[in-house]
Amino acid sequence: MTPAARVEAAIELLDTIIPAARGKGAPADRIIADYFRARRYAGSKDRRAVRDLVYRAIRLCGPVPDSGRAAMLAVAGQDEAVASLFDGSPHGPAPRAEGEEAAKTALAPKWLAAALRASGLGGVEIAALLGRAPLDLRVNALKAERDSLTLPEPGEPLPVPNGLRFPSGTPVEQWGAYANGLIEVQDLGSQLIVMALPVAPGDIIVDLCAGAGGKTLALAARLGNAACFVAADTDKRRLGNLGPRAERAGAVIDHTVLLDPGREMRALGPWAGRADHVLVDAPCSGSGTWRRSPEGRWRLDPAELARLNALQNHVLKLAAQLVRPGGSIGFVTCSVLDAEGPDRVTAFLTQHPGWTAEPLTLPLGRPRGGGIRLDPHHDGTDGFFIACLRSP
Ligand SMILES: C[S@@+](CC[C@H](N)C(=O)[O-])C[C@H]1O[C@@H](n2cnc3c(N)ncnc32)[C@H](O)[C@@H]1O
Repeated sequence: MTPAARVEAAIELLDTIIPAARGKGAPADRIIADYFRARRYAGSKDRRAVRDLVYRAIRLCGPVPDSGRAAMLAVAGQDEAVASLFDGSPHGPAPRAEGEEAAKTALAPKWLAAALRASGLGGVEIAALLGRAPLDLRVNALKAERDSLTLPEPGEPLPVPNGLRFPSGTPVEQWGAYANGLIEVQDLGSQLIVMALPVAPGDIIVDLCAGAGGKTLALAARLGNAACFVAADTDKRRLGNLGPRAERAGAVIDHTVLLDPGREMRALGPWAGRADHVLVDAPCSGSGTWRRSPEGRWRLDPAELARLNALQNHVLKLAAQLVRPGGSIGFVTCSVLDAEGPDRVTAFLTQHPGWTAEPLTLPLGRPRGGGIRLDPHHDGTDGFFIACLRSP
């Protein structure tokens, strides 16, 4: 592909990514992967270059751009080399028309920038949400030890017992250690959270929003499989990935429970009032993971945030029905917005008399509204909120 053809390909991709984000459709990563699957002629350098252009445009445009071309013109506004490729050459973008506008650049849409500032984040912290994330691994303590494991590249030890950090793009998924379940890709923030949860061997632990089991597997590794694990989720596809992942990791998940949205307690009945700990890794905006999915800013609007807040209240209410007297809930979101952290804790405590928010100890993060918040600028992790709620 010529450099101009790469710009045109990025425009084409953005023209799919923009409506997908608006309509809560496929994530940018998947759209890019599908695009190149259908274009085998593009070599690895082309793919990398196009991908890089697409993500530069997404990071640059806070408000949803009108078109891929407007977004790429915004990149051209900051990069003369890209601007010079709008020259009408074959397979490249047409020259910029007189008065043709580039998309607006900003860290986030106005309403969202205001919500981030109201959540105590300044410009530097907000900018760091859109930085580049490194690649963090968790060495699976069920199968290996960080200090004696030999990997194709040495990683930087992280302030958790089994964490290692590598540069973004390190092909860890091609390593034998990955195929054999000795390592898992997991952000330092998630690893810190799993270490902080008040769980002990012998506990009944319900992971209520288990997804494909990222945190369930880390919990099983932390406790050496010596607990009863119940992994539940409403998403059949994600939950279906847990079995093979657990097998690869040597993790024992005692019960995998598919939930019917709105009727979750029908399947969770056997654990009502019995769980020592319920992890609620709640569905959220993912504002803490924009380093990986910066188009997440385009997916969110006030109505979507309100819908997520209602869902977070709902899963917390379910969790309260599962916990035994004196047991606890770990409430986690990968968001830095108060609406998806402190405000949910306040709402829960108001509606559940006798429950308390218990202090947590983490080596990183800062206290925020009854819990702790991690963010990329201060902690070098994805953005997270975690609180521990104790039953009377
Ligand atoms: C943040 S993700 C979980 C990620 C997972 N814990 C991990 O560590 O990889 C949130 C999950 O909540 C699930 N979810 C949404 N509504 C739910 C509900 N009503 N009950 C249980 N899980 C729900 C979603 O399907 C999604 O998998």
